[in-house]
Amino acid sequence: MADWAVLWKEVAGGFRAMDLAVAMSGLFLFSCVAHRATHKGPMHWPVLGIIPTLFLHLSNVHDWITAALSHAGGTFWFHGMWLGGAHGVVTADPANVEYILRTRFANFPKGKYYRERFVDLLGDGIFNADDGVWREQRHTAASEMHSVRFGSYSAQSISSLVHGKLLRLLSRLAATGEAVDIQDVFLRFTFDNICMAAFGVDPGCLAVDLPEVGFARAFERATELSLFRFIVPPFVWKLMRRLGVGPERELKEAVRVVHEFAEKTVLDRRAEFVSSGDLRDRSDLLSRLVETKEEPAAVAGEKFRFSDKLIKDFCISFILAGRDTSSVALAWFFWLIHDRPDVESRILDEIHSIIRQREEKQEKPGDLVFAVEELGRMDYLQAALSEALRLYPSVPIDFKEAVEDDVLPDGSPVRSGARVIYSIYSMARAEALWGKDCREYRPERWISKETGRFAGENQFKYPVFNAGPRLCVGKKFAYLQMKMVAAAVLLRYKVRVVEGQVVEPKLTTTLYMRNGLLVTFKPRERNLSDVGP
Ligand code: HEM
Repeated sequence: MADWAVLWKEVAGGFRAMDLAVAMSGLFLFSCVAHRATHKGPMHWPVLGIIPTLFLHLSNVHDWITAALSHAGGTFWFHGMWLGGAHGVVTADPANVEYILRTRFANFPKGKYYRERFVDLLGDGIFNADDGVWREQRHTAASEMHSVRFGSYSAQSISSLVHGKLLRLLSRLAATGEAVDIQDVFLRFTFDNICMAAFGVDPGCLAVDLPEVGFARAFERATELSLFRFIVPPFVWKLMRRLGVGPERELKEAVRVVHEFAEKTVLDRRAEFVSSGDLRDRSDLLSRLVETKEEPAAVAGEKFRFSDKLIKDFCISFILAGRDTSSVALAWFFWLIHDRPDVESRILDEIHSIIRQREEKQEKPGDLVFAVEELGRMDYLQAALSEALRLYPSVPIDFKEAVEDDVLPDGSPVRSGARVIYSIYSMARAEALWGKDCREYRPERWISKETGRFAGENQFKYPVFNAGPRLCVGKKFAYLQMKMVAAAVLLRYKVRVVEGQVVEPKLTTTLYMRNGLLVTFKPRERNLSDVGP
């Protein structure tokens, strides 16, 4: 009798396990079929949602999203794990992008999700703020950056870095024939440059011996480690933070180094202001903020105070915003033109014609530092850089968070709390937007047939610099930087890409080249006696 009972239990138990397996497989199949029938987007799994599919495509995530968007007709819906996982839409439709970034701007802030992950590093800085705190910083940043004073300071600081440091380094490399990672060189250049613009301090990353600079290293690590919070569930990184273990422990240390440097710089500047009474000799953003500590608020009737903490956060955000974006764009640009002699020679023709115009005007060629006005006339170079940014946007994907339920122009419903993601990388690869040759590098698409000059694009079809009220405030600065570097380097050197390396994007919020880009520099054959560094 007892044996029968045991046997029955085993059979029943086995049945339950089998039942469960069959039921799970059925549920899985049903869920897949149901998902396929109702959605054109990527495969979703029971319980885990899109996560396994996403992990399967992590190595080429941008191309996979592009294919999924194309298959889905421009927008797809997704959800993460059941019970509390993320949910939202991914789109490459310019009408949706305009709706999110301009028409219903107030309903699509950066939101809690983004803020929570970057708050340790960025605090309330412009890049991590919404509403009033963002508006005040935006107002100040836009008016300072568009001032004549900041314009001439930035031109002078870019040119001193290019001619005083970058070209010196390249001259050493050309002499030895040594290969260098050009992405690393540009990252050093833009880091020094943005620190000069924000703080009026040169951290010295772009020295001839390519030194390791503590603040720069800590900044890089802090950014990378903050991204860890975007890929693991919140309870994991929050627990690690609480226990002070793993990447969270390293993040805390990197953030400490960055904040100590920034705090000291703010305090020193304040002391300088108190002792000398003004900071008229300085043109960086920090000095302006220290001088105008109490500002009438952009919102009428209120007084807005930039506390020292907010000044520090503002400067750190600025470094984040301006550090990598133009450097990675330059690296992709040099990679794209290395096997396009037609593009390279058109750029050189343009540069030489501008130099000839100088000589015709009987001006001394000097050491060929291009003036801002001359760079402004380099339309084809502007087109070549804009086209590189179209195919390899420095910020390949961006996202917002819906405050209230909404419906996008293409009819996609969006629930409150949803992530609203737009893929700038995929938009460049949409035939409907850029034509059959959308995947080709073709700077000519930016040159107007009527005027022969550079013609910009609609912000929402080309949101490479974002669009609407949060359009990148550093866009003008970035073009100046990129044009000055590209013109100075191409005029003097043939940049050769070392063969046999794998060039592909890295999975971060900025489109770095995963392995960098090894190049060598060969001086051009024209007489360069008057083209010194
Ligand atoms: C090729 C170069 C650049 C590209 C492609 C670029 C792109 C962008 C994008 C896509 C955003 C929006 C990011 C978001 O809200 O999630 C942004 C914002 C911003 N950018 Fe740039 N950027 C570049 C260079 C710069 C530079 C050099 C600076 C500083 C001098 C700068 C300063 C800023 C600031 C302060 C914001 C925040 C604006 C706001 O939230 O109101 N950017 N940029």
